[in-house]
Amino acid sequence: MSATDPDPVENVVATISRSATEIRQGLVGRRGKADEENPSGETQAEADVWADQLLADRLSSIDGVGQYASEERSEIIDGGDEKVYVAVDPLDGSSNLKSNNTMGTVFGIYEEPLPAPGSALVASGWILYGPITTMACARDGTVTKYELTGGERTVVERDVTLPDDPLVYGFGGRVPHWHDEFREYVREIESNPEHKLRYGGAMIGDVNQVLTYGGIFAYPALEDSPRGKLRLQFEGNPIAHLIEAAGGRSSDGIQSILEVEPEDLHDRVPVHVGNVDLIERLENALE
Ligand SMILES: O=P(O)(O)OC[C@H]1O[C@](O)(COP(=O)(O)O)[C@@H](O)[C@@H]1O
Ligand SMILES: [Mg+2]
Ligand SMILES: [Mg+2]
Repeated sequence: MSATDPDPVENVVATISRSATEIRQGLVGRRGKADEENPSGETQAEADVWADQLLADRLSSIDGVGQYASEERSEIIDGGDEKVYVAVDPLDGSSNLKSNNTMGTVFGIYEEPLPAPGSALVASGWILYGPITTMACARDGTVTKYELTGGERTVVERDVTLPDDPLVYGFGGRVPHWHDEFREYVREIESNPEHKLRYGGAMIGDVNQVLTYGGIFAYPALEDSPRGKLRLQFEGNPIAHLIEAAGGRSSDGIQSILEVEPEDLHDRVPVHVGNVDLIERLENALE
């Protein structure tokens, strides 16, 4: 299928995957701060603002895209017809630009106007700017991994599933701000000699390790931030949709993240994703 495919979902995925190489190149020279705050009150990087504008221009002009929304802008951009509604985290982990560590781009394609619950997602995915640029994409209940080079998308694995034996774990938020129940759960995970810590400060880098090796990633509720840090529309829902399509589970601590009803476009949500057994144990621990 090409980027001019009449299927708007395919067209959005093709446009994001073609743009990824450009976004990666455009990071050079844009590693500074932008002197602006995003709607979550975080200082934006120059690259956050630039990548958001690039994706806004391209995605909102696709036939069938009714809305473009992003972590980096307060208001939704209305597109033409209304078939799908796109929510994007243009650069996930952009604070890693300073140290030149992993970052990503996250997208969710919803069949309901935003803000929408994750159960309205028809496709989701992420680009990972690692040593090479890769994409993981979930659609119709299956996950496909690609390598991206110069605008080309090459399948490297179809029907991707989480490995059965979990290997990696990564938990965000300052440890003194974790709730006691969560801290005890982490101790239990750490005490398993099969498990290894992996935390890189970019959700997509850490979640992609969970997809590759099995395990758990969480950015939990904190004592000073009851809804954690990550945003439901742009981060929590897309990774929950993809990890569930890969046979894993997601939870806000009580239920699948995909069941959380949004109240506001920029709502935050406690995020826990990974192998089914680890998420079930987490929900039991937080009960
Ligand atoms: O610096 P902390 O508290 O570990 O937070 C890291 C988390 O924040 C994020 O960077 C937030 O994403 P953005 O960079 O898109 O705001 C996640 O990627 C990551 O998991
Ligand atoms: Mg992010
Ligand atoms: Mg971001």
